[in-house]
Amino acid sequence: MTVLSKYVDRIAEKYEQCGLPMQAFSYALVGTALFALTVKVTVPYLRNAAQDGKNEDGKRRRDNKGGGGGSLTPTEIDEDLKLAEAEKLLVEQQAKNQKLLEPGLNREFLKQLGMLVQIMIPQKLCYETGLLTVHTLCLISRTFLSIYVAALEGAIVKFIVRKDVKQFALVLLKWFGIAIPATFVNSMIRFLESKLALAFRTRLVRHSYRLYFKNQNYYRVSNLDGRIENADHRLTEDISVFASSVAHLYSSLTKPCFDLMLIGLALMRSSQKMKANILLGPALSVSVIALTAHILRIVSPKFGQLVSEEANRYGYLRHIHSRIITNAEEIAFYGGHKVELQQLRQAYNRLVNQMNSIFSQKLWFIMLEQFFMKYVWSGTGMVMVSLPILTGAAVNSNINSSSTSNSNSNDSNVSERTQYLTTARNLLISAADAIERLMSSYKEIVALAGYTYRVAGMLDVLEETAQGIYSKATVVEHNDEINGIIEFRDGRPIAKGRIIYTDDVAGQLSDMISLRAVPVVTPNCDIVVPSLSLTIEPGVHLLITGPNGCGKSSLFRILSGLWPIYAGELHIPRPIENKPCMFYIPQRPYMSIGSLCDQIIYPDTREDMKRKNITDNELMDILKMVCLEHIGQRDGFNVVRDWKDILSGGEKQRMAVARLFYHKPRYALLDECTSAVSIDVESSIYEIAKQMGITLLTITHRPTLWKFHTHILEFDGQGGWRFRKMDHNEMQKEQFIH
Ligand SMILES: Nc1ncnc2c1ncn2[C@@H]1O[C@H](COP(=O)(O)OP(=O)(O)OP(=O)(O)O)[C@@H](O)[C@H]1O
Repeated sequence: MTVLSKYVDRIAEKYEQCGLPMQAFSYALVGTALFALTVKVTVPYLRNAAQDGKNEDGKRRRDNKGGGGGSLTPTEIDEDLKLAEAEKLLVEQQAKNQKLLEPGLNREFLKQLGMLVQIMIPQKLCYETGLLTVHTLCLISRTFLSIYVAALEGAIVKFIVRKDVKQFALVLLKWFGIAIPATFVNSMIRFLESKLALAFRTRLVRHSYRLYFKNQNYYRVSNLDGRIENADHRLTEDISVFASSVAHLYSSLTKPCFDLMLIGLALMRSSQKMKANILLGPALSVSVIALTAHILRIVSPKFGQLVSEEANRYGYLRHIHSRIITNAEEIAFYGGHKVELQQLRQAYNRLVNQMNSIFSQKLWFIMLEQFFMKYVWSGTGMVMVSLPILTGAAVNSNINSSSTSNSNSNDSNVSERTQYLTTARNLLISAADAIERLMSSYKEIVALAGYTYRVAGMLDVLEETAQGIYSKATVVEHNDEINGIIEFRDGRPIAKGRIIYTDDVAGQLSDMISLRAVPVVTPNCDIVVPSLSLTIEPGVHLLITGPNGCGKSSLFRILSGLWPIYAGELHIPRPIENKPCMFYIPQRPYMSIGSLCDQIIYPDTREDMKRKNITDNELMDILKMVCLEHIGQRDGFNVVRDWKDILSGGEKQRMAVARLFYHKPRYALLDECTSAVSIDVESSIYEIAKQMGITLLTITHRPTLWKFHTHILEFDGQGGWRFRKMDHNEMQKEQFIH
C-alpha cells in the first residue's frame, strides 16, 4: 500500500509539473476506481440478461422447429433440447432448495444450535463443562497478562526516557519473567480448544451413530427418504467441522469480550490519571465501531448459505468417488471410465465454481473490512489516545505552570506522558485486535450457521425416519388418495397399515406369517401390487415367481419391515434377541470386515457365538454342508481377510447359506441366493435347510428348485397374483425339463 501511494504521489507530482493540477489527478483516480467498481457490479447482471436472451432465443428456435423456420441441424436441436431439459431440472431443484429454510443468522439457527449444544453438553456437571471452565479461566488470565505486559512496556519506555538504568533493568527482568506464564497460557488456550472440539465431536458422533442405527435408519435414510444425499459426509466431515467451529467460536467470542471489558477499564483508569474526560474516548470509539459494524453487516455476503452449498457439492464429489471404488470391477469390465471421469469432473467443477464464487465475494468484503479495521479504527485510536493529552487538565496545568516550574519536573511530566502513550497504544492495539476478532467472528458465526443447518438437519431427518416419517420426491401426483390405497397428508404418504406380532393375538405364540390386504408400494409411491393376502405357516415352503420388477423382492422388504405398510395388516412372529425369526439372503451377499468365523456368524459377534456354545468344529461342519471346508482348512477361522475380493461369486453365495445354517431361523427369505451355485450343491443345500426345519420362501427362476416347495405365489407383473398349493406334477417340474 505504502509503495503504491508513493508511486501515485510521484506520478501526481510529475503531472503537476506538466501543468495538470494535483486535484484533477485525484479526481481522475477516484473516477477510474468508481468506474471499475460499477463494471464489477453490473457485468454479472448484463451477462445474466444476455444468457436469458440466449435461452429465449433457443426456445424460440425450438418452437420454430415445427414450422421449419430454424436453421439448426437436428443434432444441434437435440443438444439444445437436452441442455434446456437439464437446466430446467437444475432450476427446479434450486427453487425447491430455496424454498427450504436458508441457513443464516436467524431464530431457526439459534434453535438448532441450542438443540446441538444440549447434545454436546448434556449436564451442568460433565467433562465438557469442566473443560469449558478451565478454558474460560485461561482466557481471563490471558487478558490480565496482556494488560500487565502493556503496563510493563509503558514503564520500560518511561525509564528509558528518564535514563534510569537500574529501574529499566528491573522492569525488563519482570517483563521476561511474565513471558513464561503468558506463553504457557497461550499454548494452553489452543490445547483446550482442540480438546473441547474433540469432546463436542465425540458427543455428537455418539448421538448421531445411535440414531443412524436405530430402526434400520441407515437403510431408510438412503432408500426411503430423499432429504439426505450423503449421510456419510454429514456423519464425518460436517460434524467434525461443526464441533471445531463451535469450540473456536467460544474462544474467539469470549476472549475479545473479556479483552474489551478489561482493556476499556484500564484505558479509563489511565485517562483518569491524566485528569482527562474518561467518557469522550470510549464514546467516540463505540460510535465508530457500531457504525462500521452495521455497514459490514449490511454488505456481508450470505456466507452460511455459500458454505452449506459448498459442503453439499463436496459431499457429492466424495459420493461419486466412493461409487467408483465400490463398483470398480463392473466399471472396468464395461470400460465405463469415460462416463465416470466425466461425472467426476462435473462434480469437481461444480465444487470449484462454488469456491470461486465464495472467493470473489470474499475479495470485496475483506477489502472493506480491512479498510475499516486497519485505517478507520487506527485513526479513531489515535484520536482516543491523544484526547487525554490534548484535553487533559494535567497538560493545561503543565503549560500554564511551565514558566515557573523547573526543568526536572518537566522531564518527569514528559516521561509520564510517554509512559501513558506507550501503555495506551499497546492496550489500544490489543483492543483493536479484539474487535477485529469479534467482527471476523461474525463471518464464522454465519459459516457455523451453514454447518449447524447440515448437522441439525441430519439429526431431524434421522429422528423422523426412525419414526417412519419420510419425505421423498415421488413421481406420482399427490392426489389425496391413489386408487384408495395410499393416503397423503401434507404431501407425505401415511403408512396406515399395521404390523401385528402373532403372540399379541390371544396371548398365544404362533409362528404364522400372514398378510391381509397389504399393498406392495415402492418408496416412490408406485403401487406394484394393490392388495396381497396370504398365510404362510411353518412347513409351507413357498416358491415366488413372476417377471422382473413384479414385486418379488419388495414382498421380502415388507416382511422384513424395511418398507412401510400403507394399508392392511401384517402378522409376523415377534423377533427374539439372538434367535432371528426370518433370515434374508440376497443374490449379492454382503461380506463383513473380519475373519472367516465372522463371516459365518454374521450378524452375531464372537461373544454371541460363545454364549450359544458353538465351537469351531461346528463351524467346520457348517462349511462342509455348503462345500466350503477347503477355505476353512486353508485360511483357518481367525485370519482377517478381504472376503469380498477373495471369494468367488458362487463361494460368497455359499458363505451366505452357511450363515443360514448357523442361525437356523424359522423362515428363510431366499432371493435368488443360489443363482451362481452349481445345481448339485444347490439341491443339497435346500435338502439340508428343510431337514433343519427351516421354512423356505424362495424367489428363483430355476425350475430345479421347484421340488423343494409346497406352495407357489405367482405375480403377473400387472399387479395381479395367485397363491396356491403346488400339484404333484409341478413339484416334479425338473424331471419334465430334463
Ligand atoms: N428403493 C426403491 N425405490 C423405488 N422403487 C423401487 C425400489 N426398489 C425397487 N423398486 C421398484 O419396485 C418394483 C419392484 O421391484 P422388485 O425389486 O420387487 O422386483 P423383483 O420382482 O424382485 O424383480 P427381479 O426379478 O428383477 O429381481 C420395480 O419396479 C422397482 O423399480
